Amino acid sequence: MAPEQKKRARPVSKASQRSKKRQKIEPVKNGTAKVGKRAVALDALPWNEVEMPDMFEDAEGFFGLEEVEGVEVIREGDTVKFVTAVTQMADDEDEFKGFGDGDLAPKAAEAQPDIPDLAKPVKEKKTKKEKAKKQETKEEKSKPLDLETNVFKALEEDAAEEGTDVSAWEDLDLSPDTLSALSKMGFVKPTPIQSAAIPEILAGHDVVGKASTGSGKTLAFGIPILESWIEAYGELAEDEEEDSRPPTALILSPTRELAHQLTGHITALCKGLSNAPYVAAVTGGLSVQKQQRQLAKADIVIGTPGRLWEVMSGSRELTASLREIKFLVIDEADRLLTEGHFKEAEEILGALDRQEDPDEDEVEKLSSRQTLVFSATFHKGLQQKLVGKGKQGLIDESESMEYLLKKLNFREDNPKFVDVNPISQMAEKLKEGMVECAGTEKDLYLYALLLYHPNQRTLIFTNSIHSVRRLTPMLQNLNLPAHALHSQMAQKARMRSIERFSSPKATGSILVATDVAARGLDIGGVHLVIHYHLPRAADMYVHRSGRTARAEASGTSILICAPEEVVGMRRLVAKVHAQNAIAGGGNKSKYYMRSLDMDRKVVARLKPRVTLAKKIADSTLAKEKKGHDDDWVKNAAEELGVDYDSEEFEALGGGRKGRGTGRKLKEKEARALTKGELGALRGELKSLLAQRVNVGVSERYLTAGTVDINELLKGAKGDFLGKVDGIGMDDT
Ligand SMILES: Nc1ncnc2c1ncn2[C@@H]1O[C@H](COP(=O)(O)OP(=O)(O)OP(=O)(O)O)[C@@H](O)[C@H]1O
Repeated sequence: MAPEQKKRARPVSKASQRSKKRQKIEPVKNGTAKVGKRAVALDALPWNEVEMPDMFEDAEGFFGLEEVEGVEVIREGDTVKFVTAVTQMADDEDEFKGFGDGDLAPKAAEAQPDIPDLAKPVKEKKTKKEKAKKQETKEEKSKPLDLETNVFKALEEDAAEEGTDVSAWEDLDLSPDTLSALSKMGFVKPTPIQSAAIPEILAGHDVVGKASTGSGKTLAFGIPILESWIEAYGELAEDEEEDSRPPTALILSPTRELAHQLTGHITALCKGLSNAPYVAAVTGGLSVQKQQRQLAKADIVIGTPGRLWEVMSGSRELTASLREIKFLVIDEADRLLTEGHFKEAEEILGALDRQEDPDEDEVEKLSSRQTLVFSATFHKGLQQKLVGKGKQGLIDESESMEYLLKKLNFREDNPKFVDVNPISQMAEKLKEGMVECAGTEKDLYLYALLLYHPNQRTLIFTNSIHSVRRLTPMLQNLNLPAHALHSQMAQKARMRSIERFSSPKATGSILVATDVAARGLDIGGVHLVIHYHLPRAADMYVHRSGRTARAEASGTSILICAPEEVVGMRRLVAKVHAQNAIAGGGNKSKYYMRSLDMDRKVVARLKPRVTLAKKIADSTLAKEKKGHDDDWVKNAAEELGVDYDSEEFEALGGGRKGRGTGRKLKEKEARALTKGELGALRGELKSLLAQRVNVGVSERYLTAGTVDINELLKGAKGDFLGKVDGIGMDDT
């Protein structure tokens, strides 16, 4: 509960000021969207030096070549004009370009692989750009009238082509800049959570928002943050020093990937603005110094608690400026407030509210902060506690949660609870099913499922890092484009995996991941989610399955269950659906997850491939692991000043005995395969993969030489030869 004096200090008239200001402005509709194209003088164009390939470094005649992006050359009779299509941002590099493994540029919201110029002084770049801008303005002033006329004609034509009609957003009373940005994103209308949450946030309330996965929660808080920034700095920013203003918002995210995705999403929203807030991501795995530099001028800070706290605790100025934020957002709140992040979240919240030198002004600043809490699921009790109605007895975990909630320091006694979809946390167009198989056959059934869904972007969830490490190379050996994602990978490798998985060209890519990918990740075109290991809790089932069927698309979620897991899993899924049914006034006992029908004969035919692929992957992994173990022990031995002999060490039981001996033996066996043996296995697998898997075409028919290929391939799917039935899902 917020203290009394804070509530009094709340600025009351903001919302009304806002609407007064807006009454004067016409909302953007089709045909009038703001487009950043204009005619410019030749030397006002943002020339870039061309990166010289090494082979040309000494070549004569290549020096001084320059290129300009986003410029159209228009020829009118004998005159050539340059029209720049570059939309002006706070900085050119603010555009989100996806994850990559290059050195990430500070202005690139962490997400630009191809900007290796971190060392370049940012200010210098900006100055250059500012100069260009000034020159541009000068140029515009002295331009002959007919040029202006031409430009505006061009603008109108372009707008008619590019702008999406955003009149459905009108009721939300957004600024023309935001409407123009939404128009450029092609978002015709707000999603239900956006329609419900945005007005409450704009009216100055604290909001707890709940809506199903993939329903647009990011912009439900992103748009009001942008509105607030535009209102405060939209017109002033050009005259003001970037780093003289405090950040507008701090958004906390439980995972690095989600933090980068939020950064990308909000940056994309701001992309079309002539004057945009600077969005910075602060996550582990990337250089602290870099992030400190970005933070110094950030308007919207998006971070994971661990790294953010690390950076905050090292900088009093940063902490002081973050105390002035207008919005604190807790995304995926139920995870962020309870799992593993407790300590840092507590420190951050404490630091945000600490008053080192309390005076009237400080109280004013603290009280003006709005707290926004979003998730698709909320742990039992969290929802009640968030809206100030929790009265039941507390167990350990919820006690700590309760404590953190108090620390959130809502400005209102009861924040607005916005639950736009109380009937279901699951996406509407999600199909669910389970496949039963022996525990030892999960790999085989996984492969079969992938072949039954050829060329579909698929996310496979496991409960252990070891399984990700094992399954990824196994699938790669089977010629499937699989990528790994888990928390022990280096950050750049994590980003690379996501980038490759989500690349628009790689529509059939596969990501094998731990639950680090379960929440919030918004990757377009994920058709299938496979739970190789079962989710440990109902909410995790919701979040994992929510990686597909997003933003009104359809998708499928399939659990691979060992017989002993079936009952427990049915109960868990029924629980999720029962909650939905109760909320909707339906019958609790109705949901029974369907078992999918996989032809066991077809699956059996895939076994030789999988056995070989597994053997090769296990051997490679065991050899790598041995290398790592050896390095570790060798280093430790060196530090202790003792001799190390790997064989001797192993003879002694590897330093440990008992637990895991079976696995160790298997690893030893896998390691024992020679290069030649491995090569032979690879050859065998290659020839198997070169043939289609014959499912039901008689050998006699094939050898008789009277094969009607068309008939044979009828109903064939990818790797299969002969007709393959679906597995019981409508669209498979
Ligand atoms: N108004 C809109 N119209 C169309 N698409 C939208 C709109 N708002 C958001 N989207 C798109 O919907 C997708 C899902 O949005 P978002 O990631 O915010 O979902 P979410 O509710 O946060 O999901 P999760 O609970 O899984 O984190 C994104 O690709 C986003 O670009």
